[in-house]
Amino acid sequence: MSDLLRPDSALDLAGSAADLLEVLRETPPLTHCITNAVVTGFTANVLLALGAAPAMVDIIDEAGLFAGVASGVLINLGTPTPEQRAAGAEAVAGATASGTPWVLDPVAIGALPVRTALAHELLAHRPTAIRGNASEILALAGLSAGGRGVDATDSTDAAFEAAVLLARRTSGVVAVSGPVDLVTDGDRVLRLANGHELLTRVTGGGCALGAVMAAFLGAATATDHDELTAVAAASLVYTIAAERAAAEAGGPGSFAVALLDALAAVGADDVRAAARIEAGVL
Ligand SMILES: Nc1ncnc2c1ncn2[C@@H]1O[C@H](COP(=O)(O)OP(=O)(O)O)[C@@H](O)[C@H]1O
Ligand SMILES: Cc1ncsc1CCOP(=O)(O)O
Ligand SMILES: [Mg+2]
Repeated sequence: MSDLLRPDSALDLAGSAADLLEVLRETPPLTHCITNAVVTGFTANVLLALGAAPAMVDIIDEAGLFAGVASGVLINLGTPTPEQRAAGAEAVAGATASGTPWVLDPVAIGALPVRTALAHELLAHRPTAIRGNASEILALAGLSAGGRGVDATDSTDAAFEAAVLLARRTSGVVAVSGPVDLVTDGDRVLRLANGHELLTRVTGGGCALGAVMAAFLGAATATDHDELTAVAAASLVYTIAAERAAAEAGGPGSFAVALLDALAAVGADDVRAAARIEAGVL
């Protein structure tokens, strides 16, 4: 990254994220999720708490048509059964035909052959956004063999070039999660420093974030905000809520519950006040 943008561009982004949170709650975006068996309930609760409208439509002959009417779609490869794999392909076709934004979360790709091949097939259809941890983003770019199961073994900074490469290849947005989140559209780079380690101590911390990105992308379609802003807004709102939840929680169990309460309670002013952003151009 070079040429840090003037400091008020970070303030602009915090303001845009705050605006988008309000738009999302007014809309609310119908968020179509094809996601894994581990996190389905948690993901739906995260979306509901935030103010979005989740629907887990992951069967053949429904996923395509539903993606056409949804506001945003998530394709998460965590437990990709044969039916989900076919439903995912249908959903991508439906989303592409109708212009619905869609998010790819390539969970645990690298060493596992079925999901890795599927992720590369889906990549060719140019997701609006890709969300993964650093090892997943490196593996999707063909630069590593992935992490350890669903967990990253690489730092966010190590995935910087992979993220830029994927963003340029797809003309989309790539979000790399970790202690500091990195979001890029291939021209601009954002580093978002909010969050809490407890997000890694409950299952679905990353997967639910992908669904939140689909919801924010859906909300943003009726606004002037671009996809980079929508994806960053999702990350900011989610991680700021996590910080507030962690302040109340005694451990992972109470954190998971507190996160839902915090997602419902977090407001536009909280986002403006708490966002920690570094913005730059490539
Ligand atoms: N050490 C950390 N400190 C603060 N926030 C973190 C940390 N690690 C991950 N996060 C946050 O947790 C969420 C999930 O990220 P991550 O654990 O990288 O995803 P995944 O579950 O897909 O591996 C993101 O919002 C990220 O910002
Ligand atoms: C544990 C596990 N196994 C397959 S999918 C999954 C959930 C992963 O969730 P996250 O990527 O959000 O940690
Ligand atoms: Mg993940």
